[in-house]
Amino acid sequence: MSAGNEPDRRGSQRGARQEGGRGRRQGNGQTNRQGTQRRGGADRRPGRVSASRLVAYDVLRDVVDRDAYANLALPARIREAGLDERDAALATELAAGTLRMRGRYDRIIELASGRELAQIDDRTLNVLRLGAHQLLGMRVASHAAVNESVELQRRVANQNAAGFVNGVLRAIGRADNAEWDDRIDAEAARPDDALAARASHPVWVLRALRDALKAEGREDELPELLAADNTPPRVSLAVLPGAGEEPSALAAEFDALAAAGPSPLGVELAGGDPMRAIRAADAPEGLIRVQDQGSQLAALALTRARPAAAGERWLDLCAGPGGKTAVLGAEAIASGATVRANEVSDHRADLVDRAVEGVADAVTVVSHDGRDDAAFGGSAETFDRILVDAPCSGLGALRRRPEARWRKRPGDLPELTELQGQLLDAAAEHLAPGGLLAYVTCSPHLAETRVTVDRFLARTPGLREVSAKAAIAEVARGEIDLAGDQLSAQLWPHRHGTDAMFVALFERA
Ligand SMILES: C[S@@+](CC[C@H](N)C(=O)[O-])C[C@H]1O[C@@H](n2cnc3c(N)ncnc32)[C@H](O)[C@@H]1O
Repeated sequence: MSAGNEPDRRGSQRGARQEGGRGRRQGNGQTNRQGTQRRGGADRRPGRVSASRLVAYDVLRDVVDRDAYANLALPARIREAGLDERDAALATELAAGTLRMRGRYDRIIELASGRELAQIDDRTLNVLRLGAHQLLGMRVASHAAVNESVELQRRVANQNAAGFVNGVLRAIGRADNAEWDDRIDAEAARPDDALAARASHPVWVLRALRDALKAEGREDELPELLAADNTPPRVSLAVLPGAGEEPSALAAEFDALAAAGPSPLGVELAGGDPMRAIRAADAPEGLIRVQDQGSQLAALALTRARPAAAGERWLDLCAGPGGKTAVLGAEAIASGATVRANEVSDHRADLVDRAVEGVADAVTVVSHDGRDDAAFGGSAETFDRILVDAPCSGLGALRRRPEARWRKRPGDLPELTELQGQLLDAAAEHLAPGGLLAYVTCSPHLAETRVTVDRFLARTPGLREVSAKAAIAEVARGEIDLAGDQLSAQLWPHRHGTDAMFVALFERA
């Protein structure tokens, strides 16, 4: 969308903005942060700034400077400003796109300004980031991107730096993305610094992703993976058994849906509001749901690795918010099994309760630490299938949360991998003879995947790894390219269109 054609949205915002109403005169004769008129100063009345840009700026402040989550801050700010659908879409692209590509824009801002980021005030930096995204990531005419950014600067940040913003953005607009790539390369201390800046990933994340691809002999796919992380995913729905309709029949009924993607339960939404599509399909509560197809496959790898017998007992050890529990529940009803779903957090256990409404007959939800026997119903309780969908770094879902990659730290990993190992140990204690255990993470980081699995196998007698690759290939829709010679399966955004879910399967002798 070209913001150059946007109407002036001044005055169209209904809600009060957190940092004060725009241009309201204050008692001391000065205006608040969004006004520009100062007693005795030149009349520097602000020009046009679209409401979408103001909302995007506020979201950046919330997320970058105040640690808010973009998926909560965006809808809240859009609601508060009373944006219509078109402006809301523009604000979303501005804010989410800027947050996602922040690493790249920050490097370009440094190169264009000749200053280090630490030398630029936070508010001005956010204005520059938004401007850079309009110039390099959207098809906004450069005069509109620069002029609106300068006006935004006058409204929300230091007026005296308006000339600086103008100069830096003009410099950014003088080169295209390919030329900026060349400059980033030329000025980088190490090749990984250049690649990380170009693809807007922290260097340590880039290296972890490369290591995981290398373990499959697919290191050459790294650029594709980084690009996929920078592309918002299409919405996928899961059409669960019991929904009353097969995915292909449902897709044939609704233009917005296509039976596409690797999960046999999956349909993809071409655009629009997923909840509207779900309501229109009119299935029992929760049996058509928004769910990444990697998550669907991970749950099916456990339920369909071999036929389930009536009366089997299944356990979901880390269930919140309940997406995979719903799949397990629907599969359990189809085969006469039952599911115990455990989640340590009370609040998230409530979410599981809600997620399994449509399959509640088969599912019992409890809340305990998964390392305690109570999570299993007692020390002697055993289960035929156990899912450990462990807490992890979430490096496999970077495309979903634009700010997430900047929040993670390598130092988070030791605590997570220790917990993953303890949850696996507890699950192994409660696995019935002949039972199946699935270990799943939404992370391809080797420390959370193969290293955790190999250590678990080494210390757990009586357990053998079985092929998650075979289980997934068996259930997947069409051929699925699962690389490497490990028994575990790693899904990828660039190769499978899913989050980077890891699945390993174990059997008790
Ligand atoms: C990756 S999420 C699970 C996602 C879920 N299976 C789904 O598909 O919706 C991991 C969950 O483990 C929970 N968790 C963290 N520590 C736990 C523990 N010690 N015992 C049980 N659950 C735990 C977290 O609260 C989080 O809800």
